[in-house]
Amino acid sequence: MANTQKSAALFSEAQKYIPGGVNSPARAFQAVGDTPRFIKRAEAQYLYDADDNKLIDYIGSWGPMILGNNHPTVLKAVQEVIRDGLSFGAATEREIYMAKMVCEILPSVEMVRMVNSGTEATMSALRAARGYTGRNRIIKFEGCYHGHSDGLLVKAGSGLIAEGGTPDSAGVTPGCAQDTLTAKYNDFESVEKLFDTYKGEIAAVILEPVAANMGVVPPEKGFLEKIRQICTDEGAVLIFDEVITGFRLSLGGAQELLGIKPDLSTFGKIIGGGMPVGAYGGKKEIMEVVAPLGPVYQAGTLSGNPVAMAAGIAQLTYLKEHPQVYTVINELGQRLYGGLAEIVEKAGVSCSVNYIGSIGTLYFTGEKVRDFATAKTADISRYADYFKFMMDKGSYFAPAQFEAMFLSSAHTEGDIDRTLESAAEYFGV
Ligand SMILES: Cc1ncc(COP(=O)(O)O)c(C=O)c1O
Ligand SMILES: N[C@H](C=O)CCC(=O)O
Repeated sequence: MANTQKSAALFSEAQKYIPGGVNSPARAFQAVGDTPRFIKRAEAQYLYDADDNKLIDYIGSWGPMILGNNHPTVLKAVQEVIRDGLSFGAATEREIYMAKMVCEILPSVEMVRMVNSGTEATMSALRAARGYTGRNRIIKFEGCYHGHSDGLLVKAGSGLIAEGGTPDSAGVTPGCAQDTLTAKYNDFESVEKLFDTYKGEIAAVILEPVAANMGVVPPEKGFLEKIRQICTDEGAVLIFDEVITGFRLSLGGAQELLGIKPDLSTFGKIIGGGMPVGAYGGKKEIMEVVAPLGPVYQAGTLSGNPVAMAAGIAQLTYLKEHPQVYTVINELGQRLYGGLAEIVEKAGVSCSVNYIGSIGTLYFTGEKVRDFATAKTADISRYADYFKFMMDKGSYFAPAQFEAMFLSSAHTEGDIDRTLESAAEYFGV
């Protein structure tokens, strides 16, 4: 068994001062009944914990580290920019460069506003959509997670699918959530029904074009196309939350890969290179409602922060100049997730694997996972057992069944094979 004494001691200390000992519930390991590892250093595809255990990192900070941890290009950009000051609360040239690059990469984005997190990005995009349409109601999908703003904590995925926990957060007033309608992922009829019932009242439909917060659930053929069409027909704003998929499924994200143009998009994670960043952008006529140009207020002391911009620009520029990154991570994805699928099939266990490119989830259910209901058929205690075994063998997987695993271009076939050997040992094949 790996020695985790220091992590355990740090966790005890942390719990005295930080709720649950962590600054975000998803990293608490509560969903797998374990003690979180405290990380002291990360390099390329590895994490090093407080007890000096070396772990193959299949989380990548929940997505941002597409080039691996501490990538020299990103690191150099940060080291250079900090000499000039950490924050000015004033406009900088780098923000133009970032905005221009995002608009060039994504044809659907004509204007973009930088914020500090994915939560801010989705919250602000919805406000802009409401300001633009003059309507109040929005549709989100069961099991999709868009951060922790009040109106979006309704049937949300990620840390909210806490077994035994509340599906919706306490502290959210009914008033905040009353305009949030929920539809079923991969079920267009459920969307159509809401549009029928609330004719002329829907400001926006927000979804993860590839869901990754109830584990990974790709959209079925025609699902996104039909949603695009109904939004156009009904005058609702289609928002793709690409906080995970943006710049990961392809340089132009899920919208490029799947060939669908949303009206607004939200980004986070990769766009900040590991710094706290989010962004929302899209059609000019919608973005022009945002202050100071229009009546929709949205602001941020640290928005467009020079250090965050430098890290994000460096990472996006690298991705733009090295398209082979996508070939590498997708091939690694095929090797890892395809390999896991072969192992569970050989073992004859009730498991299924969903993946697309470099993100994937092994579900402990024999059902084909296509929505929130089928995802929730997974046996979380079996996942917890598997997670602990894999962690002990040095593979840092998602510490919850309903999350994605992430690959980077720093991973090697050797890493994947080592992980697959551990999985094969676990499943006894
Ligand atoms: C799809 C999606 N949207 C929004 C968010 C919220 O981003 P953040 O955690 O940066 O607030 C996340 C992740 O947390 C996410 O996965
Ligand atoms: N599922 C979340 C991100 O995509 C997990 C990250 C967090 O909330 O800390």
